[in-house]
Amino acid sequence: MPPPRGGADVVQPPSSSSLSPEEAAAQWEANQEYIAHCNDTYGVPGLIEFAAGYGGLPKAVLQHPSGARAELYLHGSTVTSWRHADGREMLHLRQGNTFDGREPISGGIQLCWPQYGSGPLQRHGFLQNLHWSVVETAWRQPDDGQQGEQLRPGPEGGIAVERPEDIKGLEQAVAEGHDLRPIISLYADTDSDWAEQWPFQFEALYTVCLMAPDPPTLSDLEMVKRAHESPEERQQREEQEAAAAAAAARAAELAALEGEFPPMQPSVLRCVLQIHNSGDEPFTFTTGLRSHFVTRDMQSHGKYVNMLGLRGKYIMDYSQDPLNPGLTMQEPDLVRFGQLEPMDSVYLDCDPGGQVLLCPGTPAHFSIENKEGFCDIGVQHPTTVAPRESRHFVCVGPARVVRKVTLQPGEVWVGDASFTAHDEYWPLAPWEVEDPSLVPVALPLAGGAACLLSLLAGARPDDVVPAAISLLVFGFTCLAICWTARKQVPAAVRLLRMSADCMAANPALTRVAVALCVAALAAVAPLLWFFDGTMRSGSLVANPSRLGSPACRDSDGKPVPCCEFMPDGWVVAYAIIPLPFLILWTLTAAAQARKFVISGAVTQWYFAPAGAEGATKGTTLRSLRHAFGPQIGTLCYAGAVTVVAQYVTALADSLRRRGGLLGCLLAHPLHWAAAAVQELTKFAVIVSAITGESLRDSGRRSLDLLRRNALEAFTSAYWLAPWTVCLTALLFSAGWGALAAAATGLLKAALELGGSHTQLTWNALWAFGGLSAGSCLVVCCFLGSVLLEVLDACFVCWALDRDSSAVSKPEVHSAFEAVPVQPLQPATGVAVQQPGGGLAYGAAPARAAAAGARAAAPLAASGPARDEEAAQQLRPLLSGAGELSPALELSAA
Ligand SMILES: O=P(O)(O)OC[C@H]1O[C@@H](O)[C@H](O)[C@@H](O)[C@@H]1O
Repeated sequence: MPPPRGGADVVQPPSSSSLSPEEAAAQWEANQEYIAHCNDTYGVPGLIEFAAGYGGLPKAVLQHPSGARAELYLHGSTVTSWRHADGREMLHLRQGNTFDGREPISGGIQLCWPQYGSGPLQRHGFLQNLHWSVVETAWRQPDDGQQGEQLRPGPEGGIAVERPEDIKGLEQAVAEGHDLRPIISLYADTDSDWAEQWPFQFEALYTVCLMAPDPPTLSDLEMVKRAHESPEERQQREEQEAAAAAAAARAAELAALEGEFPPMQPSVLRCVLQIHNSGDEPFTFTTGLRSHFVTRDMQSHGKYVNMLGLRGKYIMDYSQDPLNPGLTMQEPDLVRFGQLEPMDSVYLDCDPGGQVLLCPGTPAHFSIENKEGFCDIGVQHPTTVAPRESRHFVCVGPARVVRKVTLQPGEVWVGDASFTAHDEYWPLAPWEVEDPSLVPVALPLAGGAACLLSLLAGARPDDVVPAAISLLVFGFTCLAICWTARKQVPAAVRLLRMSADCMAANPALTRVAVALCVAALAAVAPLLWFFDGTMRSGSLVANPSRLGSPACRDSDGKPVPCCEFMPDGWVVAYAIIPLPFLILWTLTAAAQARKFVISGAVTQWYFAPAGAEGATKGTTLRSLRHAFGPQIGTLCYAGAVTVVAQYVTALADSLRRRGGLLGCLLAHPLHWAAAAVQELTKFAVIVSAITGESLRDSGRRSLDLLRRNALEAFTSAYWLAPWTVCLTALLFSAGWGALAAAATGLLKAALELGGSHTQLTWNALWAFGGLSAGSCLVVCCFLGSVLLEVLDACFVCWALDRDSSAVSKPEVHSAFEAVPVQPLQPATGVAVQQPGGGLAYGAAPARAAAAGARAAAPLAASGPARDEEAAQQLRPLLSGAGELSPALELSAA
């Protein structure tokens, strides 16, 4: 294979084999420069652009005019994302990626070479570890039937790069509806780091193209007919074709006028891998494109997740012993994934022309086609990942495993395959949709309807009509809310699911939250008892409204009580004013302590290095020690601020009710100010759990953090999360209450049928149902509040990550992806080290403080910043990272 176009001039992307902060900072700079270079040299605005991905790594973003979009990281040449025009993500990016430019990126479409699966080399080979450089990009319109050829760079100079002369030309082409296909080619060759393990010389070229399906090719018979047609026949055929095309266009126009749109085009990803033996010795390899497809949750919809097109194929089964596979044959039509059992197989002889279909459990499907070079299909359902994750993806991809390839010096091997994502063919029925926002709508409406139906069965209208009306009103209100926020509901649900995953990973959080709640109640119990006692100290005095007259009547002659209870003077001074404040303060300080403990534990989990064993062990206790040790003052202060804000809210409420117009005008700003103070205090407590700073400093820091990250977030899915929790809690408890009442009702009916007399009245049944619903609501609200506190802590961790352009937990980032926030400017500046030794790339000067806070995150794991031990730990972490920010100087001192 000749060197790809631009061969000697290829600018290599920076490699990141170094670890020191200085080198990492330089690495960051170099990545930014390389991205700028790629945009200048290879970018095609609107079709192919380059950007910094997770960890600052360069990635290419391919956009098809249909709206489909793919992302390809240069590190390992890994396609990490492929979205359909309707926004559906089709590739699964695995959790726990470090994006450090050294470890392979796990997930998406991974290149396996020179070894597929297990063997003498690292599993799936080392091509996924290499730094690839961009050598060519192109965009083109379809030329019937020859796309395969055109994708490959050939000896005549490779891919013809038809770069647009100017943007206008490109826009015009897009406006005319041509299929502009973004194409990119990446190049890598022998890497010295791997030479010892694999001592051969090679060049690799990987071309990825995002496109719509090829126009149908002519059948052989049609070709023969056309070759023999006379000029008149040709003219007649062309006229017929033109008329048919015009009729189709008219029909589409009419359909669009009537609001019907033709279905979206399927999206195609074409991947071509070429390997050139550039050395003097032959070598042998196996290869594959290990593709992770997103599926519906297999726990609940496993029976719909399966593959077609493999019947009668031999299977090499590696699941028992990766080095000694078993040989079986696929007999049924369907390969089923639903059992959630580990699967690691290669289906042999899936030659060009045959398509393998993957049904991910939705009405859509993928087809995978080997075109050249690849002749097997690798199928995996890895169980090396967390079970919660493995329910959401399967790996199916072209491979060449059993018939190994031996390449003589100078020879080139070409592996060509395509993936097609077909449309969702029909909308899912409401009960099939996984989006739980339908539950709050469907349940009350169904309940209301059931109540009305029970009228037909003879129920008394007085008993059921009020319940039916309340349920229907509730259901329609939920429907209105869900409809208004329908675009944001799935994003809010994703946030809550992520937060629930975090709670599951830190099981001690809930226990500690319960313990803190009980402790707070125990602490206020004596105060309440004392308050009750003091309120009894006083004496009966004559009712002042009698105005001293012996008759118990007021000035208008109306009867009034003759005497009333007057507390002693000291009670007013010492109990009525300060005691309620003290009780409220104790309760709010305990609530702040809970927030602090949760945030501290979540932060330690969040910033723990990927895959760290026992990362959550002891974190909650450590956080608890910080809360009731050095940070107790901060928490009391936060509690007092919150109580004052609550008093102000109460004042605003009473002004609104009784203060007339002026009161109303004053009430609103007061109300907003109090709410803002409470919100800021909440975030200040979270930040202080991370950095160990005082409330004032962390308040400043969180204000800064929120200013940069929160405004859009609060106006989008984020605000919906508490509502979703409240609604779910209400519904669940209502359902629970109804169930309890129904069960008791059934018991009563059964007893009465059996002739026994029971004391249970229908009123008692309702009361029992109400009590069950009430207690369930308390439990649900408590768990919901912990869930929301975990979400807030994740939000702060994510914002700190964003500020320092790092990705500590990709799963949290992907949940927040749906929350629109302003894109950050590319960060430049210091590099800071993470707790596990990983590096976060630096922040621009305006963001230095936040990057500092993030760097201080390890303190949550070792002790608050004011601990001398922790301060010692902080200094070396930042020593290579330039100046300490003033806040950190303070806390490190
Ligand atoms: O998941 P498998 O097939 O057992 O492979 C183990 C790992 O092997 C590594 O080489 C890959 O980079 C990972 O993505 C992969 O998860």
